[in-house]
Amino acid sequence: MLSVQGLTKSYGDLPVLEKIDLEVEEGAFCAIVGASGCGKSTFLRLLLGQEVPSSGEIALDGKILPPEPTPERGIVFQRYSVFPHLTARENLLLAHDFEGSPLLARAFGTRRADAEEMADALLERTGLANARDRFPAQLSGGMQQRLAIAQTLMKRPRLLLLDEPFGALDPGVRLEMHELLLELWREHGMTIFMVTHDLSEAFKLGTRVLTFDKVRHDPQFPNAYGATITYDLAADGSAFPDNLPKEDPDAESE
Ligand SMILES: Nc1ncnc2c1ncn2[C@@H]1O[C@H](COP(=O)(O)OP(=O)(O)OP(=O)(O)O)[C@@H](O)[C@H]1O
Repeated sequence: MLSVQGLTKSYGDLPVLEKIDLEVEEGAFCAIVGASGCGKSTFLRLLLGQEVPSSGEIALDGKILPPEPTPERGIVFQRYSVFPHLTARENLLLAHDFEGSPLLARAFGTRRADAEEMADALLERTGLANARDRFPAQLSGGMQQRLAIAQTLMKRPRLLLLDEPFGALDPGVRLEMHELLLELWREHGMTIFMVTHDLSEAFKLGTRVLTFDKVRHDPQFPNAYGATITYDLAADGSAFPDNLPKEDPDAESE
């Protein structure tokens, strides 16, 4: 579905990403891990169309991605993805309005009714039905992230990009969000790229774990080279530490 070839990105004379090649099948869940500053978010922005490659290309279904965001690609950031001056429900309706007509920015008639029905279904699905008329500041961190995900799903994206979506949440809330995300991923049949700093989260959620790192280092000039994908590991949740065989305290040591 998605094909990345020779993708390189530099900002001025700072190389960030170097010669990334990647083929991703429809419905994959790619978790992206790597050191801070190695270009993970830049890679997501390239997939979104917010950034243009310095060289190389990204193709969706064999067609080069246009250099601007389109409804088939949606992104959720760690924070502040939602509009603070709109209620939860208005946030979802605005997402739909922008998709339909960015200039007019308002849907009417049947399209409006469809949007309202979809917004209410998503609010219900993400456990926000009772909070539909509340503003983001009146929601917990977990609820705000559920709203951000629901807002992105309003556009029915085929490609969902998540940039550390659960990084600011408490561990218990994170676990709930994992369940919700896995359910939504299966229900909507999306292809997901998710940046995370949490390895266990990457292996638990991802069908593939992509690690970004530099293969070339110059100790004199640490910024001389960019990062690429150094490992592309198959994951099915079985490598998640919770699923590993527990050590048996009664077992005899050799
Ligand atoms: N618009 C920009 N202009 C110039 N440099 C940029 C720009 N965006 C990112 N960079 C630089 O590119 C490098 C990679 O940044 P990026 O945010 O992609 O890394 P990251 O792996 O997502 O980091 P983190 O894990 O800390 O979020 C950094 O050195 C950053 O300073």
